[in-house]
Amino acid sequence: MNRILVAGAGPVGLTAALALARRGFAVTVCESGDALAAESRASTFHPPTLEMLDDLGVGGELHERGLLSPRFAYRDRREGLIAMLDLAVLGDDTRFPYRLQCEQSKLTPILLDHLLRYPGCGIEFGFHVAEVAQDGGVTVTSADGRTVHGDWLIGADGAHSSTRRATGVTFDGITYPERFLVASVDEELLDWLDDLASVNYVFDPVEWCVLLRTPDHWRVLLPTPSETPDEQEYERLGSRLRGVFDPGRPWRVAHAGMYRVHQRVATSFRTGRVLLAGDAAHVNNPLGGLGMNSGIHDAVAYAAAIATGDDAAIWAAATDRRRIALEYVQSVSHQNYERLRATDPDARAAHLDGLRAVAADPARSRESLLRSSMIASLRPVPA
Ligand SMILES: O=C(O)CCc1cccc(O)c1
Repeated sequence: MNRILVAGAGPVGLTAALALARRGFAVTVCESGDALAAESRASTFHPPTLEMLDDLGVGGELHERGLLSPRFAYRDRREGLIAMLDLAVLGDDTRFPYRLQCEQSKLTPILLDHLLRYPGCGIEFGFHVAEVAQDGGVTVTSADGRTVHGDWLIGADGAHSSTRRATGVTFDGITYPERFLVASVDEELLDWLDDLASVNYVFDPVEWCVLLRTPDHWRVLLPTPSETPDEQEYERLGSRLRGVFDPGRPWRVAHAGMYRVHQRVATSFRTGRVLLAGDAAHVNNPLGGLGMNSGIHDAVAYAAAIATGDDAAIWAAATDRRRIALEYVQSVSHQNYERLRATDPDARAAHLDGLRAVAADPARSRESLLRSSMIASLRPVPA
């Protein structure tokens, strides 16, 4: 039995592992943590990702844990609701015409549980990738001296990927000037505004934001200056949240975190018998929910290519996934960011009018949703 190594037990690594296990490969997953990560940034599953996970046999369990969200909204802080887009118009394009809101940390235990049902498949926790040697196959050595050997290594070990570093691949791109502060709140925002969708992009030239619902919490994303002390930002969070809506009492914040946001793509997704996937290969801002989804698409494409045993097919998959990262994921996520924060009044007004027109026309809605749902990044779509 051929063995494939996967670095990283996040949603991307475990999807790759399960897709390979189902194709008859033995798989060893090397995870640096002592358990699956509980923290969760990504929380939206787009239709093609739901198709892929369903094909892997985990769609039912994921749906049990998530919120079906057929609609998402564009709002303006001053003008209120601008446009509500309904993925139901994609009914002929996908068997899942909605987003599923669900924290990624709810998916990973399901994937691992399925993986461990396959003979020869397992996970090594506490395995920090220290060395990657290519010797016909790939031998990976951990910081504490363990070694594993396989035919291929898929590096899905995150933005700070040890696999990427070990193969010497550079990670070019930019860092945004502001940090993103995400507050999870113990409030039911629908008690205050009943025209909210599960995901709401709120335009504002001074302080744009995103309001999104997960099974556990509503989350509020606020752009935050780069250099201010963290304590100062957490102290003023309450007043910033009241600026979003004022319920006449303090918001209850369950937890909050701040992070820097990058747009970067690895110079190559393949080095010899090592493939990079997910955040190890490309990172982008979270606007549009493209990061985890495109990583899962990488994983499924790599598993299919490895199963062919054809080196040219594996090169083609790595090249194609890099093209999609550059031409689609980087470009759409950056455009989402620029539009939310646009300051020019004419450009803002034209964009909001454009969104109203799209929402009012089912054919234009479908065209726009084929792109934002990522379907158009993966397959040709009939007119
Ligand atoms: O656009 C989306 O669907 C996700 C946006 C987002 C923003 C901030 C945090 C987060 O978990 C998701």
